Amino acid sequence: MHTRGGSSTRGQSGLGFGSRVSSLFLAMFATMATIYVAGRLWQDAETRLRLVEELDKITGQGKSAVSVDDTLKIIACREQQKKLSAVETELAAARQAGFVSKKLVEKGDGHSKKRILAVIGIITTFGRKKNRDAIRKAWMPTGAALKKLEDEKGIVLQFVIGRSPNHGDSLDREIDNENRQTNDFIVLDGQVEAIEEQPKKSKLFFIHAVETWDAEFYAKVNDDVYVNIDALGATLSTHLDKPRAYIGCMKSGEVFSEPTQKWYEPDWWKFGDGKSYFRHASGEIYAISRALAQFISINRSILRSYAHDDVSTGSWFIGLDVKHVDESKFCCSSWSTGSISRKGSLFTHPLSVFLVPDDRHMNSHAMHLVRVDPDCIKIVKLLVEEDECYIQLCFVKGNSITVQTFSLREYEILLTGGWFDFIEVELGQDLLTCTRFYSHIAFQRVHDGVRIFPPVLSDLRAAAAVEVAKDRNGVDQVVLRNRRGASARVSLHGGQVLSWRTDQGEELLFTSSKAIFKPPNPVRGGIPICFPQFGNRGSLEQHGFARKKFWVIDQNPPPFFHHNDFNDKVSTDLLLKPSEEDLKIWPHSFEFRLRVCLTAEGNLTMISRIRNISCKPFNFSIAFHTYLSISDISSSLTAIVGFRFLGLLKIQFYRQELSELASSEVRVEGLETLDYLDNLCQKERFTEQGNALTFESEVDRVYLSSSDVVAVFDHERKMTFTVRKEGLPDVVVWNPWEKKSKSMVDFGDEEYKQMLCVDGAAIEKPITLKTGEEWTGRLELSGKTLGGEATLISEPGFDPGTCGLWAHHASAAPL
Ligand SMILES: O=P(O)(O)OC[C@H]1O[C@@H](O)[C@H](O)[C@@H](O)[C@@H]1O
Repeated sequence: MHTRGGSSTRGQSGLGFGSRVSSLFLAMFATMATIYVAGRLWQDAETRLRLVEELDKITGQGKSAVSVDDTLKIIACREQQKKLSAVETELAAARQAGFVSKKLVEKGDGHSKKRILAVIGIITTFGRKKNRDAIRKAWMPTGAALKKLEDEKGIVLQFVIGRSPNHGDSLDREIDNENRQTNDFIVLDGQVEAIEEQPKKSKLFFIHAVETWDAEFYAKVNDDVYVNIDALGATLSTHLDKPRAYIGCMKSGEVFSEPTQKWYEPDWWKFGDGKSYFRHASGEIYAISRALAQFISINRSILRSYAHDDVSTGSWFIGLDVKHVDESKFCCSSWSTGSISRKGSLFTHPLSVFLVPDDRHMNSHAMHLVRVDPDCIKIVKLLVEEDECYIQLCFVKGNSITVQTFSLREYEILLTGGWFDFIEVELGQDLLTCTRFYSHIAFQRVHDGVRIFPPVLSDLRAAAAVEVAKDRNGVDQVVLRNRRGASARVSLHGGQVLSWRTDQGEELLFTSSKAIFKPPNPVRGGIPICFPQFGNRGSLEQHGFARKKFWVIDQNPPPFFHHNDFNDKVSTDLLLKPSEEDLKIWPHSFEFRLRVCLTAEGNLTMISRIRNISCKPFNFSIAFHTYLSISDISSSLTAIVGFRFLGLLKIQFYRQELSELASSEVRVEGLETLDYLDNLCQKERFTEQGNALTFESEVDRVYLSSSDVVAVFDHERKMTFTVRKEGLPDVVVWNPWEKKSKSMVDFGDEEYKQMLCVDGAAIEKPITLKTGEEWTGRLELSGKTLGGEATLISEPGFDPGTCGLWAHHASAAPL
């Protein structure tokens, strides 16, 4: 059996040797190939797939012979599938964006979902709930009406906000709570709400919107703009035929290269000698068609941002086949020369609020706010008669047109406290255009022959100057003006700074409308100096006597420590020495030298040098009682926030609490976790618990041993005050709030809303000077509007050159 069988086998083997060898070879080859293929798993999937196919062909055994085939094929298929879908997505997007030849565009994209007309994102941020509420009341439907707007008119309207830098903190929670009630937010998780991050926000909004809604247009609106939704919808519809439309109030305009300028562009040098921007739509409101939104979404990682969001958007479309539609109805200031009719205009600026004297208090300059839509304003005129200057406003009040004329005095008040939008002022044949800088108007001369009325129309390029002028009571005041036109005014009465204005003429210090300018009492406002005692912490009168005394100008002050800096700043040195009378109540002879200085950047610096020139040591406390002018610490005034035409001559005004009208968030940073003495609780010591100090009632505290920099953020005014100090360890924070305001004769009942005192001070540990010793303290204030905002923490120490110390500077140095 065995032999037979063997022979039989042999017989077969004789026939099949070649095939056995070949099978063996193939099996070995298959095994080696398997090892080889397995060893190359890391290779590109396509290569691997080909290998397997080749192997299949050679072995003829395919799947069963090579055990990793299935795996390899599956991997390869998956990767191919991924690539294919990515290519399909990009192709579809490019096709929709019109970037693919028409021949390649398939008929119909298979989408059955109805495309809406527009997604409008209202860009907002923390601390602006009142703006949002004003918008909700004035022009944005809420609740079911918002859904109806989407269903019936195809318009999605949402506020757009990012997340707090401290993700999940109270700021985020507040927005989430608000959204739970209103359901009208797009919260961009990838966006941090910080000034420097703002330009990216529009980009993220467009990406989010185009990925969420299929719309013809995507529009961005600021949260201080009044929009007529129907008119906006109608206007957008007229541009449906343009596949890649970029619609807005087109401009190019100057690129600002100075950090102190409001619209400063750090990349200004990229714009060549002409320093003008490429064409872009003004940021208040603009719209882009779907194709462009998709373009942004696809190219998100390579699209960079400039300092301002509108410029950034314009830059993304450079060199593309994009239709720039200059739509005048999107212009915030579309008033043509000689006419200020805004008929057909899509929106008005809700900050077009005129401050007018309250009828009942015409002479006391008490103010109330009247919100006037520029559609209702017929004309604004600057009138000149003899040496008097008047401004005349014609506006609608109720259903009637009212004309009001204000003399220069009121006019100045309008300038310092008012919120103006763009206006044109006629002066005979000449025309002055006027630009809003938050609460200030700066004039540009268009024609020659226009008279200049200081301080309103002062030449901003005037040389730096120090002038001495008399106030209405005959008291000398030193007026400092730097080259850019920033100014400060210091009275010899009390050595008190009474005014500090930016180069745009914006007043940064508060002065009460009820202030009494008659000595001896200090003026309620500005920066009174509390010396040698703070408050009632001692036997002297409240806040010591220095603020009531007459100081003298030192005509030969010691030179600046840093000579090179001298040219770019203006300063005055005032001196105070005790009178016989003073020595009776405080028997210490001293010399107090106060150098008030305005830097080239417009910062206000106060350097104090106090020297003991008596025969025995003395102690003193000191505070620079700085009344900062702020927008509104808490509001309760009524104002008209919007209107609606109900028919010819019939206008419905929306009134509401001012608290709902404007963001009032004012906060102080730099005092966190510090101990403070609470003057409202018998000077008891507490520890600050909050992140930043905000206000909802009377505050009267001395924060102890603070860092050298404290900042006050005023969101409504878009202003950051920075207080930098040396030798002044403590910080006083004071706001009298409602009840105390009413008890002060030289303070308006409601004025606590417009001020906040933040003083650099040395109080808890009085300063001791031995005979001949000298103490130096220094305070530097800066006020920057959005865009040039100061950073607070980790500030380096003072640059001693900013407003030089004295050449003989020596702290506590003997005579
Ligand atoms: O009315 P005066 O004397 O100028 O003082 C104003 C306020 O100044 C603050 O610094 C004090 O802490 C307050 O207690 C005081 O009311």
